[in-house]
Amino acid sequence: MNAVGRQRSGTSTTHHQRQHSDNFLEASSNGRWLQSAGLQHLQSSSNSQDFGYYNGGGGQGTRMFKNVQRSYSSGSEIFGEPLTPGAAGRMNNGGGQVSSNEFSPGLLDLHSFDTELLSEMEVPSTFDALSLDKFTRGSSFGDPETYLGYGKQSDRARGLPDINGMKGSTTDKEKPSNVAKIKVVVRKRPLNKKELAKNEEDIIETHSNYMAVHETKLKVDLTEYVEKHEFVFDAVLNEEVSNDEVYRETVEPIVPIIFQQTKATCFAYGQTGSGKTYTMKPLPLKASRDILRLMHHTYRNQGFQLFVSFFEIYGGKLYDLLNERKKLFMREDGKKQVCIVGLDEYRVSDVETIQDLIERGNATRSTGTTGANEESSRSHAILQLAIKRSVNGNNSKPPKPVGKLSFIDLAGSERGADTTDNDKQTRTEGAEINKSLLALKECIRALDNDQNHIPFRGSKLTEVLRDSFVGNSRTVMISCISPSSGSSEHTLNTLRYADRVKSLSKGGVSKKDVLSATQNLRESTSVPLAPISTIEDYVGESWDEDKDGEDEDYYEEEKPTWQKSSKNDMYNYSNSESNLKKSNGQMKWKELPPKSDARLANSDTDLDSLLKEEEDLVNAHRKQVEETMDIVREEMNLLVVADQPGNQLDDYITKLNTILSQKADGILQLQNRLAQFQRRLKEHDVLASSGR
Ligand SMILES: Nc1ncnc2c1ncn2[C@@H]1O[C@H](COP(=O)(O)OP(=O)(O)OP(=O)(O)O)[C@@H](O)[C@H]1O
Repeated sequence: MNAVGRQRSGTSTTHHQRQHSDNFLEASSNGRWLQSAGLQHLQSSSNSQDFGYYNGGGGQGTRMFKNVQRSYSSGSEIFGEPLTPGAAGRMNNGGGQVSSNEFSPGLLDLHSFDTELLSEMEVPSTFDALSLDKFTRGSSFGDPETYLGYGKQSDRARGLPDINGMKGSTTDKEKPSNVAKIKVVVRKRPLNKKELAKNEEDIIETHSNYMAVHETKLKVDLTEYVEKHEFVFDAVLNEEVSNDEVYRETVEPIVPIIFQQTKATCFAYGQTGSGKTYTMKPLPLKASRDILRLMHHTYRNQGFQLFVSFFEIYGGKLYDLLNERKKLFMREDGKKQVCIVGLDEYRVSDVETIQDLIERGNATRSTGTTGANEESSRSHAILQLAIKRSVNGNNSKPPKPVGKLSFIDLAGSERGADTTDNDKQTRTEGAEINKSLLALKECIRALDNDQNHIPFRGSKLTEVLRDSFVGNSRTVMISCISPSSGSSEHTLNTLRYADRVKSLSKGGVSKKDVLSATQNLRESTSVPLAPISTIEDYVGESWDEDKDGEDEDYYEEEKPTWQKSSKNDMYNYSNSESNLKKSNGQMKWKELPPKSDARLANSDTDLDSLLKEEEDLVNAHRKQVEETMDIVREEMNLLVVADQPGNQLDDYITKLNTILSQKADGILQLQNRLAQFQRRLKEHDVLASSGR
């Protein structure tokens, strides 16, 4: 039995804690509760928002969501990325050619407190000496003990980074902390020509750091409805946001802190074609430019040096992208430091050289394999900018690592789903990718929660990045998504992954969001009540025996549905009188007894507590299902990995069955709770209708 079989390295999601789908509201007992309480107009109002979007944005059946997010750029750069001012384009996809004298806008503002910024001056000779110094083979990453002789750092970030302090003192123990430990950003690309030609719709709505995915689904009777999935992230960048702005939002804030013994990682996650490479490609160059600026100005004469390395992980193996895809090996040294044996690391001191290296690596990545793009989306490309420092100004000794910035262009996330492919290699690759993406998520979460144990052994990717997960580190995740209706499933998977990374974060917004959403719902209960619907709308079969013979005592009202109107492609709330008929055509109608204000108040309080209880129940249930799905998915993945001669599949299957039966027990318990809840609901309704 392979030990990995027991390792729960990840929890990819099938549901989302913060999704409040209109459909869910309708179909869930929450929604039925609103109806039972006569609050279905709340559903109506939430739907009317959709109505507006579809009406306003689309016309003639085309749904194009209007993004109200502030446009960072002139708005004319949807497909053409503007180059850095003054730069002639040399890089594809928006990476502008830069000279060492041109620095990204914004950094000066960021460090406006740095009063000692000097005007352009010559770089000290130690930095000039080598424009391309192939420095080492077998670089050892991140030996904390060698970091400028600093003491062990606390895991907690504290205080603002003291750039000025750093200038004059190498014993400054202040840690950079005004930059969040983890930042999750979503970037939406524009619809591409292919999607436009296929008349695919833009289903992504963005507004500030909020976004919604409007997923069209089919009911069993084949009518369409739209499910709205809402998310909140640290930043949501729409299709009008330029690469410059992406840099400013993501990497720029972490550049200064890598001079302070911090390792930072920026990675792009998303399905193939969602814009990961487009997003990641310009970032290292922009970051190098700012790093060099800091080295040459703020930290000049302090012996800092910049090194570049570029490699990829493909099928669990490492290849050097700056040395003709030479195979690399990962080793742990005596101090448990990860060392990539054979990796070329280049010392650089000007932006042009870095640009050449990046272009060379990118070219090697795509031409080094047979089906270029196809294969590039199956590999993780890692570009590292390492800051080192010469020991006491002595250039004959290897410089000591100070900080590092890693850029990871991850394999297409959908590749992890290739585990069902018939081809064994594809399945194994898919399993490997899946494993690494799950492991990455786990490491980031552990990192963000200041956990002592970081499960970096979960995959080659996280092992390689081990030193980026220990000590003082920062992570920026950029989730790239396609706006098209045809990609909704992958888009939702990407957003759920991002949300799971964020949701357990101490600084995460999700808990707050759930709270405020609940709050909104509660506040809404104070608006006037509308007619009450039948109890069986929300309690299901168990009520059948009780309602026998009581047909005359309640309203019959069809559950409101969001029906797509064939004519105008809008969503209508079907609550007309014609809908109040039972299936036998008989109209059920009864006036509501008058209700006193006091009763309304009581009812509201009861509703509040019952609603809360039900929310807890639904959340608990959802969590159970999520966990089950995670386990099944992970185990399936491991089954694929285990499908090797000599491995005992039976053990895995037994284990899987045990887990599933445990989960089934959990779900049974939830069902019992639900039955209890239904009984209480009935009591509540009886009291309410007797005019308590
Ligand atoms: N924000 C954007 N604005 C304009 N074009 C974009 C944007 N994002 C991506 N594109 C374009 O979409 C196409 C696919 O993007 P890209 O190659 O970056 O996807 P990817 O996620 O890296 O795919 P893979 O996983 O296969 O490597 C490219 O032609 C790219 O130029």
